[in-house]
Amino acid sequence: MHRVVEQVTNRIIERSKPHRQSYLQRIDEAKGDGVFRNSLPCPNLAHDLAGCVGTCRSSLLDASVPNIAIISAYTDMVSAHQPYGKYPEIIKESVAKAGGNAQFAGGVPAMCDGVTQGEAGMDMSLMSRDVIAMSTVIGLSHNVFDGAILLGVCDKILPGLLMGGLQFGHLPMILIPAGPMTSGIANKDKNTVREAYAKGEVGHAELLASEVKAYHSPGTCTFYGTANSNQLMAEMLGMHLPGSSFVNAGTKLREALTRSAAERITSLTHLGRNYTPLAHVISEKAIVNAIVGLMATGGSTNETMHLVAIARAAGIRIDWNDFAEISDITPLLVRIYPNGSGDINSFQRAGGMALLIRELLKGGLLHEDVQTVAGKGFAQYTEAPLLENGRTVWRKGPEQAGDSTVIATVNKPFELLGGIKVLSGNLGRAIMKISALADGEKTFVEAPAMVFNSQQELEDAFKADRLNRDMVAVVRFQGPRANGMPELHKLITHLSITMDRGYKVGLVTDGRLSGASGKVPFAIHCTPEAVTGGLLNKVQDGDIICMDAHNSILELKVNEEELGKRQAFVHNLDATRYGLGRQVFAPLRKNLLGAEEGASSIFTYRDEN
Ligand SMILES: O=C(O)[C@H](O)[C@@H](O)[C@H](O)[C@H](O)COP(=O)(O)O
Repeated sequence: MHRVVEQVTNRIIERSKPHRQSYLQRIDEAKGDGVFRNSLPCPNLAHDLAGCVGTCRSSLLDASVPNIAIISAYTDMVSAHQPYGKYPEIIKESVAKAGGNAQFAGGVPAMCDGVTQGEAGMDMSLMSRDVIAMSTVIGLSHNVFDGAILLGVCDKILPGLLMGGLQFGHLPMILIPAGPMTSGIANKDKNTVREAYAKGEVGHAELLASEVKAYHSPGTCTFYGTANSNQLMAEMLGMHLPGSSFVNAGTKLREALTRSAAERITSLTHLGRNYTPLAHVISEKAIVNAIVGLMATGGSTNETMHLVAIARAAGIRIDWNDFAEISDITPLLVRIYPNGSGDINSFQRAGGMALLIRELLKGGLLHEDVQTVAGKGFAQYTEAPLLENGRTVWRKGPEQAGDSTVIATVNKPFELLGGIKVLSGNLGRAIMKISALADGEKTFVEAPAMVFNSQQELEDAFKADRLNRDMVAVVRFQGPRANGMPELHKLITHLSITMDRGYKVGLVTDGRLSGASGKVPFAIHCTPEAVTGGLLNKVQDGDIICMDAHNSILELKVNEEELGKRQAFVHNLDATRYGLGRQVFAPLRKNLLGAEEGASSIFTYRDEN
């Protein structure tokens, strides 16, 4: 085992001890005897039975039959989730075959960040994760379930499902993905058309024609953004059956995997001999495995908040130093967009999760001795699923990449470092993604600041040709408490064009970026955010800012005396706090923790979890 992985793991265990212990104690207390529904008074149980059709009633009256909850984020609005429409029937059938009963316990909301990118809806996107966590809790709160299946793929949804699910960590749970769509036009080509449109070289019709070729059918988007990073993370956590993450939507193998997962969860309840509560799967070691996987692949920067929040829901405390130290010793093994030209389907063809995990285990970078939904030990995740006689079977996975430009070996990685760097300095702490920067030089930017208080201001400056210069764009008042921390992905097009014109360009913001961003050097999630007193609120146009990934520095080069004289800039946020329903999120927004603490509101009830 790599010494640093071991050290970071031990540090996490030590730091988490009181929280983890009390979490596990509560889980133990919640375990119960026999089927949970039997603890309900008769009238209450009758209410549960009233909705039964088919064999459901007789099953629920049999005290030996486990009842499995289905929590689903099905919606037609999110292409990755559209296939979930058909899942409940498949799951009910498969759980019944395995001797259990499944009930659809609740739907959770699901927002498409692609639809809302750069629009007002995006201001609610991160907060929707907390709503999803709370909705998951409500679904499970009927307390008639012995296990649960979580259906969710995309950005805030999968993290929210886990955060909610972990409040019921005494139940076994499994995540079932819906799979990626097949590849449309390449993500790079899609961006070329976007840039041409921004420069006025092509019109709306050409732009739309290109976009619909990229986003063309049900399934997860093909780039390695947050949704696919979530899938990788879930598999590294041991929450998927081996190799389920990236099997295309709508295929026979996809359906067989769904059936296998439904059967599997039925066998993991406290009523059987393989009791595997969620709380034991999401362990300190599993969290470290997930960090390693994300760093080795250049995963979405959003996971530096989501994983913190998921861990915290399990009583485990991680911070960005854990990410930084692991990133520094984890070789980059995968190159797919935005870190390369292939996509998630290229990754799957090149050997996918089985090969990646094989390499990481070989390098001593993963904990093998973890509990997973597939059983004990992570080595089984080097196997890949196949279809045989209509059923899933697992066979030894590939030992070599089908395409060595997509998956590298630990002995000859693409880069010696993993995906991110954590920058620190007088501006606070921030995340920089280095895996997608075209050449090493871009990891250092020192240039005069151009300050913007919204994405729109930056777009206006671009349109007025004011961006044509070396600069560090400061886009502030975009943090959790300001406006819910939207992704600022749209402005990447303008900054990319400026960079391609030969100017030195960087971005510093307390907001987020899409997992699909990466071309422009950025320091994001800057904490503390401007609205809670971060130094970002004193930056002025022309101040020199230094972003230096090599030395992990984020520095506003203005002396203390001058800064002492400056008044913090106050920005009126009304425009981003009202309209399209954003006003009802005020109580939640007010309680969001900082980015490094997971930017969630659900942990403020007491400082124990
Ligand atoms: O974090 C993410 O991965 C994004 O939020 C992603 O879910 C969103 O759909 C992008 O906006 C699409 O990326 P493009 O706009 O580059 O196609």
